[in-house]
Amino acid sequence: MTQPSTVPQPTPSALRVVSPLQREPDLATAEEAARRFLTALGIDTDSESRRGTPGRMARAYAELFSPRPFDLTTFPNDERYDELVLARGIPLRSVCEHHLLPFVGTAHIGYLPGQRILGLSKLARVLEHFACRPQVQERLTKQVADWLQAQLEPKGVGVVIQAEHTCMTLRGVQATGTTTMTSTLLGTLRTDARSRGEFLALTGLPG
Ligand SMILES: Nc1nc2c(ncn2[C@@H]2O[C@H](COP(=O)(O)OP(=O)(O)OP(=O)(O)O)[C@@H](O)[C@H]2O)c(=O)[nH]1
Ligand SMILES: [Zn+2]
Repeated sequence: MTQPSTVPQPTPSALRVVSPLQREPDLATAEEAARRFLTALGIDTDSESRRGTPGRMARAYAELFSPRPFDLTTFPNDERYDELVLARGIPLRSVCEHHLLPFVGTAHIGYLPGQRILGLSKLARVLEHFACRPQVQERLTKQVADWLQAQLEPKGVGVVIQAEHTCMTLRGVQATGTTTMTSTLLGTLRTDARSRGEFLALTGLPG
């Protein structure tokens, strides 16, 4: 009979992270406002197929601005792992705060561990937490990096985001296909050329 493993398991620790919204969305008021908004633009909402549109708009924006709560689970870095941990190509969707139109793309988020390592999925969850609100890409990039640095206290953090802003590609200047890159590097990834070069190489970006 197999004996139970006596190898000590790392002790997880978790911080509950919840939506920053101060209160529940008032969907009825948002729906009425959406109906008036569409009517003001000359868009009829009386037909059978559009009758539900104001309500869908209200629920859609409420969803885009409501990040899912999660546990920021970390584990002791018992093996003293001291190389980069990088999640590459995390899908990103957010909403630009100037036009309330989506911007979509990918993020690469990495860190150099200190005392603790992070549950891998949490890198994508932290991104969602800060993306689910009216945003600008620069702030989003910096918020993810600063927050990970404060919570995890790693030796360094790197965040690179590449996104298409539909307010720039579908309307206005209509610069189809343009993507915008932003990055924040903290700690060793900022100060040490070798670490920075390694991070950028693993993200596929030119150093
Ligand atoms: N820095 C930054 N600007 C953004 C972001 N998202 C949208 N914008 C820009 O916000 C600016 C708003 O400029 P305005 O001149 O007030 O708006 P607008 O007349 O609709 O501008 P156009 O898009 O040029 O037609 C635009 O240049 C957008 O491209 C972002 O994440 N970061
Ligand atoms: Zn915009």
